[in-house]
Amino acid sequence: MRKFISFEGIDGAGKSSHIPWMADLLRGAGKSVVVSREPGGTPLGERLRAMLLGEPMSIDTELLLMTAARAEHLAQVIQPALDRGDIVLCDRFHDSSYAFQGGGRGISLDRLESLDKWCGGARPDLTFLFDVPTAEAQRRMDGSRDQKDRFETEAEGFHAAVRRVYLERAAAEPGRVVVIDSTQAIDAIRAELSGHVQKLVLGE
Ligand SMILES: Nc1ncnc2c1ncn2[C@@H]1O[C@H](COP(=O)(O)OP(=O)(O)OP(=O)(O)O)[C@@H](O)[C@H]1O
Ligand SMILES: Cc1cn([C@H]2C[C@H](O)[C@@H](COP(=O)(O)O)O2)c(=O)[nH]c1=O
Repeated sequence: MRKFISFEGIDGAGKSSHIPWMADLLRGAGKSVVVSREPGGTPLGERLRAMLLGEPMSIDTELLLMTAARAEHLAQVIQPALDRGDIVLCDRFHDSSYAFQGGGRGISLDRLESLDKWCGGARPDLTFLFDVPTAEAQRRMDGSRDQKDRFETEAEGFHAAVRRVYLERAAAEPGRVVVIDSTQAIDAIRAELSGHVQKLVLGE
């Protein structure tokens, strides 16, 4: 049974809408579920999130703060929840660093991998990658955001590079990453997710 589940995608891909829905589905099946997010998920991590999304900073600082927030999140929330036997639904995890800081910002794979290892190399058992063309994600953000953050205001080329790295990682790890066509209607996506949850998480 897969217990540590992450949700990934370019900004505006439509992943976050499905997380509370999946938590309800799992709770309805009698499971204990912890819902969290990165950057964030702890009091310190949420303060780091406000800085990361709002304040200008160098790309190295950005990666180091993302990693610091993850170390705290793992120690305070994720590992204790997994030790209790809970299911963890996490809005973004390590793939975001490879996609955004690697693809988007151009930080080397060596540097990303060494920080990843330094952080314990923790891996979700299952990742849902919500894939959508950048133009559609942009339309969705335009329709739903009063204000855009530091990542959401990046140019189209940034988001295209992030998407490319996500898809490369999904192709390299097909046993972990399930790609969801997020251009589908929300109900169709939920029907597909529900099938994956029955098979991969609830083991039915
Ligand atoms: N399948 C869909 N079809 C049409 N609109 C959608 C779909 N999924 C989500 N949306 C809408 O797109 C907007 C962005 O969705 P959401 O906030 O879930 O994206 P996200 O991937 O979590 O973005 P971010 O990572 O930037 O927070 C919301 O208004 C949401 O209702
Ligand atoms: C974990 C993580 C996140 N990011 C970026 C990706 C998003 O633009 C924001 C988080 O905002 P969301 O509305 O919660 O999606 O942070 C990143 O660049 N690197 C990371 O490791």
